[in-house]
Amino acid sequence: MAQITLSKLAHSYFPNPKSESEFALKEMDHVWDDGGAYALLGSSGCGKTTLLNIISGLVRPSHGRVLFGATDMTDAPTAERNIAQVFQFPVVYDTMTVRDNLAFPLRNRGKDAAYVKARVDHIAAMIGMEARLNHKARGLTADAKQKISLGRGMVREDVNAILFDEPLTVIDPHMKWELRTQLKQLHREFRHTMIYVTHDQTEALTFADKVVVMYDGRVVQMGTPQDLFDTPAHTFVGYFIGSPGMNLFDADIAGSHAALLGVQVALGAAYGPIKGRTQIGIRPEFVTLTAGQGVPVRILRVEDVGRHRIIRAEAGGKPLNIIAPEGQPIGTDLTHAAFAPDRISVYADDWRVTPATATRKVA
Ligand SMILES: Nc1ncnc2c1ncn2[C@@H]1O[C@H](COP(=O)(O)OP(=O)(O)OP(=O)(O)O)[C@@H](O)[C@H]1O
Repeated sequence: MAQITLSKLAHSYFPNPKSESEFALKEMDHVWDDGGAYALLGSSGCGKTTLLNIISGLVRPSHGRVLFGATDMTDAPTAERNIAQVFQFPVVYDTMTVRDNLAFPLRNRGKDAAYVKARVDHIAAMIGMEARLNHKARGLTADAKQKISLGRGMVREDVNAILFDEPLTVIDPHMKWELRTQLKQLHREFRHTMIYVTHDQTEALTFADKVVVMYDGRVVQMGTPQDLFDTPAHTFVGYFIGSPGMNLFDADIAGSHAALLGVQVALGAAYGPIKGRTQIGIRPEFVTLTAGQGVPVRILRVEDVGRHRIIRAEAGGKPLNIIAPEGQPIGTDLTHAAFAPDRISVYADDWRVTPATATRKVA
């Protein structure tokens, strides 16, 4: 297993890129810890697969280097990297049995028969295929074949990393949850470095210790699920993580207050001068409806989603979502919204601004 370092890494699929927009990956420097469980999250086309394929060696980066530990692997072929990769759609040998498919990576590396059997039985139990070990893969459903692909990706104990590229797309919803739990379990047991690509935040947040959020060819934040919730480093993280995502408003900041819709909104910290487009962000969980305190709002509708309610409102013509406890009456006197000062983030050109001084302790 190895720590993976991306050093000044960038990639363009164009032979002579002329502008930044021609780069699928913009320059990045990142270290992926040995044994970490990472989820790579972002919307379609942001560069997740490109990054994964660069790590596994399927794509050679046009700029920068990839290191495993201290060894430069930029030009090493896939086979030398000792990486297992599971793709979105099943890759199985139809004419082989399930057992032979799972055993393939081990036999290929000359492991002895007793070890192969024990390991295959263990993995088969994990993916729920024990009863079908002697069946040919041909004729199995796409779902079952994908479980074999997952199993084959996990069967070797000696890999540097296991990469999963949206592996549960073809798996039915109930099994998805179960397999995700199994992957997590496997990670705890073997501490392989795992990188799991998805555009589904639930999948990312349940699988990973660290979530890596990509936007437009950049890693905009690498942090724990809690970090992404508490202090989104970029407005995209605020908006993309959370259900609903963070509310964002253009505002003028002066010291420890933001001027928003003619109201002075208290911030949990003081800020120095800010350049660029200035926004404040507040998660729906930290907005409270009031009878006059805060910014004026208009309630559009209330959605009951079980444990709480989502209030869809607008403030100054912009959408504002509020999460309210179940059972709390929403009377016509509730005409304003107050923001918890400690929970407000300030953004300049979409990047979070570090406060000059904290005026209150963040809980
Ligand atoms: N082989 C290729 N040749 C040219 N452009 C490519 C190639 N593969 C990807 N791209 C482009 O690079 C950008 C990043 O694509 P990539 O597949 O890495 O994104 P992604 O985040 O994995 O998307 P998705 O979730 O849809 O799979 C996109 O603009 C895509 O069109």
